[in-house]
Amino acid sequence: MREFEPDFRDELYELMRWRRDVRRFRTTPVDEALLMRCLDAFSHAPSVGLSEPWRIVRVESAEARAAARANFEVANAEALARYDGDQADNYAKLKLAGMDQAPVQLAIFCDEATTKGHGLGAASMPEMRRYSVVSAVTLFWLAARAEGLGLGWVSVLDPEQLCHDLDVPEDWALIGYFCIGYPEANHETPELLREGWEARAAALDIRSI
Ligand SMILES: Cc1cc2c(cc1C)N(C[C@H](O)[C@H](O)[C@H](O)COP(=O)(O)O)c1[nH]c(=O)[nH]c(=O)c1N2
Repeated sequence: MREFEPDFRDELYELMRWRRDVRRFRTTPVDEALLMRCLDAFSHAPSVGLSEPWRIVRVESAEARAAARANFEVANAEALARYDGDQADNYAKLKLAGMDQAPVQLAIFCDEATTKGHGLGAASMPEMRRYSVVSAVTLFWLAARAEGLGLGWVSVLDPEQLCHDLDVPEDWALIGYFCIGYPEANHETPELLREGWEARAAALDIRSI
């Protein structure tokens, strides 16, 4: 087992602090080899039963991007309608997706019907397949950040509509829509915290029994 140097560990923790959800991107293109290097994180990610249920769709055509963008607009308007008063005003001011600028956009799905892994670990908890995709996304997120890229996770969407518009198999469940590119700015604090929407928990909720 390889031992990592203290400097590397410090940088790893720093990377985790710098990993932010990015909603404002520069339009600078992302080098294809660099993107592939980041996506290789999926090849090393954990998955229930080694099922590797992630399915990645590169959303590149103007038509597909327009459909995703329109989907977000509708879902965002519906989300706004659920808030009242000051909270509605605050919500309306938030930027919750960078779909206009992000040079790379990915829709990532979980294949709920995969037979890979032979069901190990997912018989009583099939949601583990989705958790596997989420854990892989997190590795990809860190790899992208280490390469200077930002990632924005968009879930203000109607998943059924997006699955239909992107024409994916019916057993694929949407995990998220991801905007990727060089951030306009780097921050050590979440944008929602800076905008006064929500604060970080004061302490971790860890219980002993
Ligand atoms: C599963 C999931 C889904 C979403 C998010 C995250 C995750 C994990 N986040 C980003 C989220 O708001 C952000 O992570 C928190 O505000 C904390 O900020 P940092 O990621 O630390 O910058 C997010 N942000 C946003 O602007 N629009 C969105 O639709 C979503 N959806």
